[in-house]
Amino acid sequence: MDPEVGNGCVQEDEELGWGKSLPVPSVQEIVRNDSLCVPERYIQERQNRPDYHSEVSYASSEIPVINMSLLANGDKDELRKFDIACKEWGFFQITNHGIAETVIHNMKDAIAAFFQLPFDEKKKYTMPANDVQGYGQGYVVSEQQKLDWSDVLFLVTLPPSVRNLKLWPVALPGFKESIDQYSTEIRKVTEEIFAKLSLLMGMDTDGLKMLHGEMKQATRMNYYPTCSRPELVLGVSPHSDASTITLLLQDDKITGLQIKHKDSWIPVKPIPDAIVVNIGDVAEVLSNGLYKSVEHRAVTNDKKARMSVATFVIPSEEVEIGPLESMVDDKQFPRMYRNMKYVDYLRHTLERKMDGKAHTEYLKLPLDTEFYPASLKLPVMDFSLASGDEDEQRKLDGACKESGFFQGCSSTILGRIQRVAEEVLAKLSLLMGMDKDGLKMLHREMKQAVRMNYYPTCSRPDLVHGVSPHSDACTITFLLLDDEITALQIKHKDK
Ligand SMILES: O=C(O)CCC(=O)C(=O)O
Ligand SMILES: [Fe+2]
Repeated sequence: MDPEVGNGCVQEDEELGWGKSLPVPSVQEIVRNDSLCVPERYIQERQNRPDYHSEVSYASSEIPVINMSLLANGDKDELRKFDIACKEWGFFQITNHGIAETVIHNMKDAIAAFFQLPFDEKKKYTMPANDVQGYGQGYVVSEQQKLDWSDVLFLVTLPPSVRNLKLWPVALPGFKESIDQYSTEIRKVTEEIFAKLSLLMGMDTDGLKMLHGEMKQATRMNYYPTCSRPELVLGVSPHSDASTITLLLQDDKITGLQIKHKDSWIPVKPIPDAIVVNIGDVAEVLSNGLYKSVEHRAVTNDKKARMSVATFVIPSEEVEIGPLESMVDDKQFPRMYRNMKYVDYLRHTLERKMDGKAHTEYLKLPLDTEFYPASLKLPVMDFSLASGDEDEQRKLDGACKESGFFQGCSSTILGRIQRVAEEVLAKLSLLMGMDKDGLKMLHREMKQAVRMNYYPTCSRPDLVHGVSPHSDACTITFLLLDDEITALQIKHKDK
């Protein structure tokens, strides 16, 4: 068994489940008691709120639609469309998937029936303190964290041997049968999608299936009550799914899902009885980043509650996930992710709140400067020429716009940071269309704070960060680095 790393020591732990989540109130009950109430804990920070009233802010493009029957029958055009959908979108809808309408409708009815049960009935299936399965909410790890405007029933559904039926509302007529039928059908569609993905990733058709060991399905049934202030809350916070792929059944009429595409939030307009499929973190890692597990979220509305059923297809817990040999090429596609046992990755995600793409970032290997020599190419500014050399001025302008980073030389730097800062701010002021002393005046009494960092050696540098990714909360930063050790990395064009 792989080591668990915690508190600086290596331990074995067989007893851990997938994780746990703090108990939170039922949003459905909050709304039932007072339909206008939106407690503070649900009000998102301003920058995270959905841009609810401004439809124009959403790009108008729509995610690709794949005809599964064409794809399964070997249609070359559909396979090309599928490849592009996985590479450029990470999200698509499938039609002609072969799942009977009744199976889909029964599944939707079963979820609706569960959430219509009286609260006291639903409470019987509450998530235990040490589990993420059951009725409640996942990914809640602190009392301070903002909460999502939704209630969830999360169940591991396949294989049947791993079900925890104590948390299933089996007494609800048709509930178990509906899940049985739906998950069996979803498994068939998954195998079809896996076969095509396997080919595209340079494996035999059964490559992905074999690699998953005993493939599992976990199903998250989401209930989003109406919200009197939908512009302040999120139904589900931005996240990527810790699955290989996710198949989502959504309400036929209410648009709630949005995906991040080229820095815009794009709504996924429902197609009746179609299923939304997305690439999850495991497929991103296996494909060495060729297929992206795209960030998505759900918004709410003030008119009608929405339900959705997300089925996560995941490998067996013991499976080691990492880039496939066929997806790595030392020259063009260096290995981007480290290997990890799947259950360890799952636990890592479930110990944290949903947070955009933060979970897959954790699997990324430090960049190899041989492949990404960008750091060696940071522009070098000579501050002794700051008095007005035009080439230096152009270089500064380019450096600030292109990468936000540059290196400075000249002996004027040491011991004279304040003077150099004033020099740089003067040039920046001019570039920003102000007088030379514009930025200086704007700062009034300019302050400096110094942070001295000491990075001890680490026996597992592949598991830790010296400093986590961040930007600096200042106007500019001057950084004095070790002359011999390369360790600072900047994010430039997504690398
Ligand atoms: O409700 C939706 O449309 C999205 C749900 C989702 O992303 C999830 O459960 O992981
Ligand atoms: Fe999701």
